[in-house]
Amino acid sequence: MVKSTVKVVIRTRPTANFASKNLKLDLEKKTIEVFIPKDSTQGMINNQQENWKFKFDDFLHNAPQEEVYNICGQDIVRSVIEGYNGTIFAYGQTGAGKTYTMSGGSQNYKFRGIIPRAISQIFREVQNKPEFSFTIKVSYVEIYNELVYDLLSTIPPSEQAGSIMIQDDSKYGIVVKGLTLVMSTSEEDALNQLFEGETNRTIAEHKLNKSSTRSHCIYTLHIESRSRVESSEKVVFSKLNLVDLAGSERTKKTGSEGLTLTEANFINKSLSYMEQVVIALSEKGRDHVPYRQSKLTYILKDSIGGNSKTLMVANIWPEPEHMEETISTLRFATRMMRVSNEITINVELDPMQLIERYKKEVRDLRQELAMHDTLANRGRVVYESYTPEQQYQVQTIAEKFLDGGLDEIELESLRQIKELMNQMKNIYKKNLARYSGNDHKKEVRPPTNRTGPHKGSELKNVEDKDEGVGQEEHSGGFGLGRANPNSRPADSSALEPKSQFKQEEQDDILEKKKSVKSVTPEEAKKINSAKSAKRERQPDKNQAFMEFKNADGRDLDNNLNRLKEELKERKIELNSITSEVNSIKKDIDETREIVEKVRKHRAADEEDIIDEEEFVYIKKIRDLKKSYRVKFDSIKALKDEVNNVNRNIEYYRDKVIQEFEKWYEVKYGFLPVITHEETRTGTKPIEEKSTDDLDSDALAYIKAKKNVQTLHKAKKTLGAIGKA
Ligand SMILES: Nc1ncnc2c1ncn2[C@@H]1O[C@H](COP(=O)(O)OP(=O)(O)OP(=O)(O)O)[C@@H](O)[C@H]1O
Repeated sequence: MVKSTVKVVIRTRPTANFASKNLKLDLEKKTIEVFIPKDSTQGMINNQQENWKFKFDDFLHNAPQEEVYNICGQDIVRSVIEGYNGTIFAYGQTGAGKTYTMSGGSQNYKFRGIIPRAISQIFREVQNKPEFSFTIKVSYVEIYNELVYDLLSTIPPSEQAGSIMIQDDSKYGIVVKGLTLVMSTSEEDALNQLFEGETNRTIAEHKLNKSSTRSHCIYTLHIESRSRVESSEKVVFSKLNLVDLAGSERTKKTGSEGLTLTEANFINKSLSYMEQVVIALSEKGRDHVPYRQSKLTYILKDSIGGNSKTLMVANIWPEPEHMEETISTLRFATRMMRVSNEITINVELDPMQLIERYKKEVRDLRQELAMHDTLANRGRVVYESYTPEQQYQVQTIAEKFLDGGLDEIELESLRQIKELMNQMKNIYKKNLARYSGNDHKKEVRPPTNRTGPHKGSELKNVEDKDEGVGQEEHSGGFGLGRANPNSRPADSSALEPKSQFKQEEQDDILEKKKSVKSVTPEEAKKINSAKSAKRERQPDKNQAFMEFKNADGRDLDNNLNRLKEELKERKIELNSITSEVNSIKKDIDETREIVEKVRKHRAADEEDIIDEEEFVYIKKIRDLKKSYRVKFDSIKALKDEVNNVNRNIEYYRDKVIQEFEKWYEVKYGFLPVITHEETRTGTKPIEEKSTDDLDSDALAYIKAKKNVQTLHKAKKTLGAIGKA
C-alpha cells in the first residue's frame, strides 16, 4: 500500500468580467488570493476576515481542454492501465464548467472533455501492449434525488427501484450490484455508451445555467488484464471513475422553485455530506467517517480516503457576483488536499486457471510416483481414483477378511487403507440395516461395463470456439443509469439532450469543421458548385471500393491479404498439431489399457515383479506424455499467434474502411466550404483556436456521436409512428 494524497487542480471559467479587484492569481506559485472588502454589498462571507490565500497542486486559468487533460487525466489513466484504481471528479458551483471539463463542449472535437480523452488514451495504450490481453467494460450511473439509476440499463427507470445496491466488498472495494456493464472492444464502443448515457442525464434550466445537470453522474471504465507471456492465472483489475457532480448552488441566487428547488436541496445535502466525509478524513485520529450518509459519499468511498489515485478539478467562476461560491469552493478544495488515500495494484488469481494448473501438477506428480514405484518394484500401487471394479475388489477383500477367510490384508498405500475403511463402513451399515429389516442395498455391485477411455479429454480442432479466459466477472463498479423521465423537470427544453445545439445543428457543425477555410463568399460558391458537380459523378460505393483498393488503399489491402494468408497457414499448422496431439493421446490410452491387462495377469499369477514387457510399456507412456506436453505447449503458442493475427486483421479491416470513407469523401463527397464570417458565428468557447483540418483521431468520437444521434432520431420517428 502506498499513500497518495488527493490532487486538486483549480480551473477558472473564462469570462470577460474577471473579478480583478477580488482575485489575484499567481500561476507560477499556484496560489490564489481573494480580497473581499468588509463593507461589500454583495454579502459578507466572514466578517472576521477579508483576505484569503490558497495554494493548490495546479492552476488552470483560461486553459484549453487539451492542457486540462494533460495535467488532470494522463497520469491517472496510465496508472489505471497498470492496475491502480483512479478517480477524476469535477466540483464547483453551478455553471462554473464541471460538465464542460468532464464531457466537453459539443461544438468541436477539440472541445471534448476529460472523459472522451481518457477513453481514447486507454484504447490507444492498450493497443500498444500486445503482451497483455485486456477486457474493458463500461458503466454509467446517475444519482438523482438520492436514487441511483443505471443509465445503460434496458429496464425503464421507473422499474429500476431496488434493483441497484451499493456494497462494500473486501476484495473489490465499493461495488454497485445490479448495474449493467457493457463490454467495449473499441474507443467507439465506449464513446457510444457515454453519449447514450449523456442524453439521459437529468437537465434543467435556471438563472445561472441554461442546461444545468441536476444529478451526480459517474462514468466508469472497468479494466482487467492478463499477461500473455507470464503466469496466466494472475488477473490485474482496476476501475477509472469519471465523476461530474451536480452544482453546489444557492437556491435564492439560482431562482430555483418547485421541482428544481427540491433537486437543489438534495444536491446541497449530498455535497454537504461529502464535505463532512472530507472533514472527518482530514482530522487526525478520527475513526468514524460518515460515508453511508448519502449515496454519493458511499459510492465515492474508494475515491475519497480509499484505494484510488484521485484528482479533483475545482471549477470556479471568477466574476465579482460569484465570490461567495468561489471562496466556498476554494475552502473545500483546500480540505480535499489533506485527504490521503492508500493505493495498491489490484491483483487476483483466476480460480479456474489455478484449478487447471493444480490438475496438471497432480497429473505430473502421479506419473512421477508411478515411475518411482515401478523402479522400486512396488508396481501395484495406484494413484488414480479407484474405479468401480477396484472398489468392488476392495469390498470383496474386506468381506473375506471380516468373514475370517483372510488372515491379513496386505497394505499398500494410504489410499488403499482409506478405501478399505470405506468399504468396511458400508458392510457394517448394510448388516445393521439387514438386522433392523431396513436394507438400503448400498453395497458396491460388480460393474457390468468397463469404463472406456475418457472421450471428453480429446482436444478439439481450431474451428471449435475457444473458451475465452476472463469471461467471468464480478459485477462490481458503476454502471450507466437512466433517470426516471417523470422525475425530470417539466420544462420541455430540459428534455432535450444536453447540448447548446440541436441535433441537426450539430451535424452541420461536424460537417463545417471539416472544411473551415478562410475564403471569400465568391470563392466558397465556386468551390461548392465544383463539389456539387463532383457529387453528381459519384460512382457506386462497391465500385469505388474496388477503385480505392487498386489506388490509395493498395498497401492496406495488401497487408490485409497477407495477414489473411498468414492466418490460413497458422490454422493449417494448428489443425495438424491438434491431430498429432489427439493421436498421441489415443496411443497413451491404448498403452495404459495394455499395462492394466498385464498387471491383472500378474496379480492373478501372484507375480510381484514387473517384467521387461510391462516396463517397456510404462516407459512408452512416459515418453508419449513428454511429447504430448511439448505438442500441447506449441498448440498454446500457436493459438496465441492465431489470436494476434486475428486482431491485426480486425485492425486492418477497420483501417481500410476508415481510409476508404475518407478517400471517398475527398474524391466524390460534398463538403461545403464556408466563409470566414460563417466560422465566427455561434457560441464558440473563448479559449480554443479554430481548426483548419479535422483531427484524424476524431473519427471514433464523431462516429459515436452520430451513432447516438441516429439512434435517437430513429427512436423519435418510431415513437411518432407509434402515436400515429
Ligand atoms: N472553460 C470553458 N470554456 C468555454 N466555455 C465554458 C468553459 N467552462 C464553462 N463553459 C460554458 O459555461 C456554461 C456552463 O458550463 P457547465 O454546464 O459545464 O457548468 P456546470 O458547472 O456543469 O454547471 P451545472 O452544475 O449547473 O451543471 C456552458 O455553456 C459551457 O459551455
